[in-house]
This record gives sequence, C-alpha cells and structure tokens, in this order.
Amino acid sequence: MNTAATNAELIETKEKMQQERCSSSDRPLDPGCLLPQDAERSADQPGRAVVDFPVAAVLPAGGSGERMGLTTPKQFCSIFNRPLISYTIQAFERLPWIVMVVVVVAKDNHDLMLNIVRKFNHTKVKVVHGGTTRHRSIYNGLQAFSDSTDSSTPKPKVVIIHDAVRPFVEEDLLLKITLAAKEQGASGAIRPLVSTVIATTSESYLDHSLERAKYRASEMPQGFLYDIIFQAYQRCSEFDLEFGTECLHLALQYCGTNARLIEGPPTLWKVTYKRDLAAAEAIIKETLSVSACIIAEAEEEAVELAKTLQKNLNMMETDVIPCGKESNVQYLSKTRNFIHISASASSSLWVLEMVKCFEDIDHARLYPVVIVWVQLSMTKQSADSQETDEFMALASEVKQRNVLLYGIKIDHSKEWHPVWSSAAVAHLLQAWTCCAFRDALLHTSELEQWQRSLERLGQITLVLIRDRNMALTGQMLHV
Ligand SMILES: Nc1ccn([C@@H]2O[C@H](COP(=O)(O)OP(=O)(O)OP(=O)(O)O)[C@@H](O)[C@H]2O)c(=O)n1
Ligand SMILES: O=P(O)(O)OC[C@@H](O)[C@@H](O)[C@@H](O)CO
Repeated sequence: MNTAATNAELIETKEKMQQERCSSSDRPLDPGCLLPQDAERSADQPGRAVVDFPVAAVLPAGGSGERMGLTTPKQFCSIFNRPLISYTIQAFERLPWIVMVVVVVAKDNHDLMLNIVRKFNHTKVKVVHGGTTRHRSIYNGLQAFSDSTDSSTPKPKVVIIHDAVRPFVEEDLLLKITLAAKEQGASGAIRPLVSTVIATTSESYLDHSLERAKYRASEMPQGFLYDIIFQAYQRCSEFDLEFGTECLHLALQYCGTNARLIEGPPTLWKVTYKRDLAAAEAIIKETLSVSACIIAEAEEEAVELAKTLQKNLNMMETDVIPCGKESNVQYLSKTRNFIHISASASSSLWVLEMVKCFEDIDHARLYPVVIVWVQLSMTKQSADSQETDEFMALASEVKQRNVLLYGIKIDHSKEWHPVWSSAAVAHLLQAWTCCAFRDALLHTSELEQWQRSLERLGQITLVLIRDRNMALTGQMLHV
C-alpha cells in the first residue's frame, strides 16, 4: 500500500470532516448567550400582537428530585429565598397571552405550593395533584382543563407543557412553540447533543455509536393543540404512562401528529443535579447585576465620587442621579441595584423612603433589591457602636421586605480634601509650579492612596451587588 497516498487521503478526509463539523448546525461554536432576556418584559410584548387564541401551560412539578440528592424536591429549592418553581411560573405568568398556568405537584406538597403562590402573588396558577410518573402528572394537569364543572380553567386552544425545573424560558421561544403547535398540532424545543449517544450490550460493552449530527436533545417547552395531546394521553398505554419520557412521541404514536422542532437557547436545560442549581443561581445573579443607579447627595465630594464610581463600575449600565430623584419610577424600575453616596453619615431616613417606593411598585417581590450606602468619612474614626447598631437594625428591618442594605465608608479625612477628579489633578499640576510645590509632593502619596481606595470601592460595590450575600447586610465595610 502506498503510504504517502494513504496519508494524503487521511489528511484530506480529516480536513473535510473538520469543515463539516464547523459548518454543521449540530455543533454550537460557543455556548451562546447564557443570560435569559429581561427577567421581566414591558407591556408591549410581541406575543400580544399575534396570539389571538387561548394558551395555557402545564408545569409538571410532582417529582422527588432524587438525582439532586437533597431532602427538598429540587423544584422547591430556593434561590434568593425564592423556590425554583416560582421563577418558572413567573416566566409564563408575565406574558399576558398565557391565560392559565396549571402546576402539578405531589399531594404532600399541595399546601407548600399554595403558600408559594400566595407569597409571590402568582395570579394565574391552579394547583393540581401529580401522579407516580411525569407522564401521569402531565395527564392530570391536562385533565384540569377538561373538567367542564370548573369554569376557572377553560379549555385552551394550545397548551404548553414545560418542566417546572427549567426556570429559564424566554418569550420569543414560547411564541415560536405556540404558533408552531397551532399550525402543526405539536412542537418541541431541541438542543444540539454535547456528548455522542452510544448503544450498549447487556454486558455493558459498546454495541454501536450513533452519528451525533443526526440527533438532537429533546428539551422543553413543548406545545400542542390541546385536543391532540389530551387525546394522545387518553389513548396511550400503561407502559407509556409508566416508562415514557417524551410527549412528542405520544402525539405522533397515538394521533399521527408530527411535531415541528425548534432549536432553543442553551438556557433551556433542566435542573437535575446540584451543579444545575448552582448554575441557575449564577445566571440569576448575572441577570440581576447588569445595571445600577448611583444616587449622589448634594455635596460636591459626593457628586464627584458618584462620577468616579460610575467609571469604576464600567461593566454595568449605570445612571447617576441627584438625591431626591430616586423615587422617580423611571429610575426605580430600571434596576434592582442602588448606590447612595453621602458626604457624611447623614440621616438614614432616605432608606425607609426608598423601601416604601419599592413596595409601591412591588419592586422587591420577586428579586432582592440591593442598596449600597457609600459614606465619605471626613474623620478617621470608625463608626461608633451606636451608629453601627442602628445601621444593623435598619438593615434587618428592610431585609424583611427583600431589600439588602450594605454600607461602605471611604476614608476622606485629609487636610486637603481632594476629590480626585480632573479638577483636583489640575490643582495638583497648578501647585506643582508655584510655592505649594512641597505640599503637592506631600499629597502625591495621598493621591495614590485615594486612587486605591476608589478602586477598592468599585470592586467591593460590584461584589455586594453580584453576590447579594444576606450575611453581609448591615455591615459597614471600610475601604
Ligand atoms: N411523578 C413525577 C415525576 C416528575 N415530575 C416532574 O417532571 C419534571 C422533570 O422530571 P425530572 O427532572 O425527572 O424530575 P424528578 O423526577 O423530580 O427528578 P429525579 O428523576 O432525579 O427524581 C420535574 O419538574 C418533575 O417535578 C412530575 O411532575 N411528576
Ligand atoms: O426524564 P426526566 O424525567 O429526567 O426529564 C424529562 C425529560 O426527558 C423531558 O423533559 C425532555 O426530554 C423532553 O421530553
């Protein structure tokens, strides 16, 4: 055999396969955007325009979450003191074109679920009891619409079935799934496979491997004409109900309806193992930390510091507003992160006034709001114990309303109180040329120290916002 020819063929084949792999749609070149679109959408959602028929959702949540390895079923595990299932419900409830969300829970969790509905003010939810398998739970959920005696759950035209432990689902995909289900009778979200699928022998050896490019992972949401999926469940076998995992298969097998498949974003994954809960928390933290509102009290030092801090928080979208405007809904509703800068340990009355504003627009119901109070300390003394106790008590009070209050003191006690803006640096340069030369040199080391303090202030502020650590609320940190 001509080795040179064989090598050339091998190289050519490898290059061809590499080109195919990079071009084929089954290989996401990068994980893509992991941040769900806005946690809440404004009133003019696109769906409102095109969905002119009743759409409902069924969220199976009757499992025990064995693979999570916790005593609490994973759908009730909390992120920021809020159960995972509440995030999923909210993803559907916030859309006006979804009229009802049926949540299917184990009988033992009925009261727990009702408490969650009440605490987080979920208004479109009906709770029904699940079964011993996911399919049985889904079937129970669908039956809630077929109970003609219960006018509170009218039969929808399209029903979306979505695992309650898939909290990140965006309106755009729900719209596509709904419209495809209306047109085709069934639709389902899919994702490229990350690992290759293989078949094994009974002795756990490799039987054969599947050509990954020809397969996809079936995810959720899935959509169906209600009559089709309900009929499929009525007709399916006990074996299906006991061992099946695929609703699309039931629609095809028992109603001859072939689902339209729609590729969704990477955030569709199902929370199954502990790592998935950590990933979900990280995504929610990231989503909550993209913006901030910096509120500066009137003193020049506070205004200058606000502008400097805005530059140091360059990875966030920030507004700087004068004190007093923060109650303006246009600022309040844009973010859940507020940084209040005062040139002294001014009165803390503004905190309670802000929290009142949050309550007026229900701003902290679903996600914790962060307030970082930055105080320019004109004296080197650290806060006295009374001031510390009062701040801790205030933080404890507002935490009850899901507002996390943190304090940072930045030492500003210098004879020459430079707020190191361009004006201050210009003053230094001007002093460089006249009799204040010696003073200017003395202050240079202070300038470097002040710059370091400013950098630390930006870093600590960002960490407090991103982590929303409950244990640090009420602490007065020093930079
Ligand atoms: N009898 C069941 C079993 C599962 N589910 C729901 O179906 C979804 C997807 O199922 P899965 O991830 O398997 O959840 P669990 O069965 O709880 O997990 P595990 O298999 O690890 O026990 C979950 O929201 C789960 O609560 C359900 O409603 N009724
Ligand atoms: O099998 P599990 O109960 O873990 O999860 C159900 C998933 O299989 C299902 O949600 C998707 O594959 C779509 O059918």
